[in-house]
Amino acid sequence: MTDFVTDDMRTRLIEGVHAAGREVLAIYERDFDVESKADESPLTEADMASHHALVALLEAVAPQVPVLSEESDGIPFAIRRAWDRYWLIDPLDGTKEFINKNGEFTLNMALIEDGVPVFGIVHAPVLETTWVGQAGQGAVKLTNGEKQALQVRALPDPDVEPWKVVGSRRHGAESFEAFCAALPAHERVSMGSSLKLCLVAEGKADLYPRLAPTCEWDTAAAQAVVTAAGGEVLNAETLESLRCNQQDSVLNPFFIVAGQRDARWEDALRASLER
Ligand SMILES: Nc1ncnc2c1ncn2[C@@H]1O[C@H](COP(=O)(O)O)[C@@H](OP(=O)(O)O)[C@H]1O
Ligand SMILES: [Mg+2]
Repeated sequence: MTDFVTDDMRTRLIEGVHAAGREVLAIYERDFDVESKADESPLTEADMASHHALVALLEAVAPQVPVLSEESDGIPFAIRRAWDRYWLIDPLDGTKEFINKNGEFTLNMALIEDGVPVFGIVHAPVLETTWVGQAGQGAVKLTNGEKQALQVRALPDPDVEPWKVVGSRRHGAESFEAFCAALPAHERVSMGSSLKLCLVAEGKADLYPRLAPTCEWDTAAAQAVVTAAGGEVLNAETLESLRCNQQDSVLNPFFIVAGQRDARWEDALRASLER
């Protein structure tokens, strides 16, 4: 439950994220340069255009709340640890999908309170779709002016209907295979970016095991959507909910996104981690 984001603020934020998405789309549709960051990951003009647009939006809408962005200079934990509320943004998640032009990239904005993502907007400009989640208020999907309430689905009986498991297009293929090998009947789907978590929020996937590195900004906004839709984003080892801003590193632990807990996937997860 968060009282900080009012109806008016939510509307302004969604409109602002859509405006940033239009800037990103304009770059997507023409030629653009690709640079390499210090960690060898790619960076485009679109990452920076989105970063500047989202930071300006947040400074206009909620100037008293600090912002941490994937594309801002790192802010030391000695400062961040005092933040009981901050914005966490990934201006362009799925940069490799953006470069490959498959449309599976997102703009991500989360509000973190006491380490918990309590509000999130995930926007996919090419798909013309936005997912919004807010603790205590539920999750919705916005497409072409239509609003649909979201709810994770109950795990089906796998002998009747296979579970749906979503994985990255690029990361952690081996551990994903090991996890799937220990599951009952299931189907797999690959997807880029935070869209994977949104699939679970929509009830279109049951599980997203991420047994490979990500950073807090990759997952926070979509975690707010999943949890508002009734699902969970859990540390793969402890099965506790992921929290942001608990340590110096912004790396997430390996995690699993689930609509519902179940001993069968928990056993499969344990088996794949013990390999
Ligand atoms: N070694 C690593 N360390 C931290 N994060 C990593 C990583 N390898 C991949 N990622 C994260 O995984 C995200 C992409 O995941 P996926 O391929 O499943 O969509 C990237 O988001 P960005 O595109 O925002 O850089 C990146 O942040
Ligand atoms: Mg990212």
